[in-house]
Amino acid sequence: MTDLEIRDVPEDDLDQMIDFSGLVFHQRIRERDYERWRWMMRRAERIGARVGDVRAGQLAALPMRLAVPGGTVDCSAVTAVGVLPTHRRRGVLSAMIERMHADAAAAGRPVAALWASEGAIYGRYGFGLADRAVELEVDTSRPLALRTEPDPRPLRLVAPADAPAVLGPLHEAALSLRPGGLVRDAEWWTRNILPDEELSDDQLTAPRVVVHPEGYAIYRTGRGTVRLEDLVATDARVEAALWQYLAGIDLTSRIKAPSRPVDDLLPHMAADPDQVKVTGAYGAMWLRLIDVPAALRARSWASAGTFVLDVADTRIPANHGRWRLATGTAPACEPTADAPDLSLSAADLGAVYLGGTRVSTLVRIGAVTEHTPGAAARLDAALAVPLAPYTNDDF
Ligand SMILES: CC(=O)SCCNC(=O)CCNC(=O)[C@H](O)C(C)(C)COP(=O)(O)OP(=O)(O)OC[C@H]1O[C@@H](n2cnc3c(N)ncnc32)[C@H](O)[C@@H]1OP(=O)(O)O
Repeated sequence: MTDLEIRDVPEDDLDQMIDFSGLVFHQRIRERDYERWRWMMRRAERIGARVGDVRAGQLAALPMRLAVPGGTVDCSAVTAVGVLPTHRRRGVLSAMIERMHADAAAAGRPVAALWASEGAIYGRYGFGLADRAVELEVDTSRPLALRTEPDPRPLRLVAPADAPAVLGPLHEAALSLRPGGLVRDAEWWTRNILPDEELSDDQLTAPRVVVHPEGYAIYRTGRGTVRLEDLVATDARVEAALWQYLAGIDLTSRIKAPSRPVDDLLPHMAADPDQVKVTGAYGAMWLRLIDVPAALRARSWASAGTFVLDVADTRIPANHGRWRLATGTAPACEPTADAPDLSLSAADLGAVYLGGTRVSTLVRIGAVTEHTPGAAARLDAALAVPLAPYTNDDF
């Protein structure tokens, strides 16, 4: 489109961005939603697309830190993406993504992440599905019998206003055990994780917070249901104590947990597996390596090895080509002209980066080519993480 122009959206236009989101996502924006979205858009890098005098599209990128194995990396968390229904399928999104890639690279962020409204959109831009989540439902009309002895230390309820200071260190400790989460600052806790508001459509209370010395749960209640928002524990016994607390809340007969890690312990801990049902499974966060060598150097690896990866990246030319990756305690990644062990797309590299998808699986389905027998299994061993990646941050 010749008259397409990509430019920054000034802070004066935050409400126009919010209204635009309401339009493309078919949502009624309530006053309290404006407050939250203003806060989020204010801290974002805001990209707008204009066609003549029409605001045709928008994209926001939040500077965040993402937990990867062994640490955290700077990340553009992409959100509020939309194109007017009158201007769709003319390359507006593609132009905004190109600008987002350039901004992230200029800011030195090795990765970008997003939650996709539709799975078909972002693979073409080099995003791969990096983690998944499951939905659990627990029948608590009878006592929840567990095979794991709950940690007996006392639990206490904490006022949400005081929670960030108490939950922050517990959450950070959890991030070091499991990749995929975002580092939360005090505002992220207050605005995004613990908003002081009921969910009137579902008749659910504002968030409640229960804390253990080594874990916490955030939940809402209503209509006989406990809805679990977030649960973090350093080990299985602490986790058992939190689940038993939730299962024992009076005047409720079920727990609904819309987002739990794919390797959640509760289905295994339940003495009667019929009491805990996995009611859904879905793709969660998509990841894009903005700077392939920087991203590969930034994570820790479970085993040492060298691999020549032939990466196909049509959207970020600096990533395109062959890379010699040395995993192990001092990871290195340099360009090379050597013959590749594996050929893969940027999107598939994003999918395997946190260890949530196996390279061998992608070889089996024909998406990744293994030139050196055994290379996929060796890379899987290096990518392996003790706990499956999981993202429970809404952005
Ligand atoms: C992180 C987030 O915020 S996710 C939210 C994304 N936003 C929404 O879902 C809101 C409603 N939808 C929209 O606003 C728009 O349709 C968008 C943003 C999804 C796409 O914007 P467009 O400007 O139409 O995309 P654009 O024209 O650049 O498309 C580029 C390519 O992607 C394809 N594509 C775009 N959207 C979709 C889709 N929803 N499903 C399948 N393919 C798609 C196009 O067909 C095109 O393919 P091609 O290169 O082979 O021709």
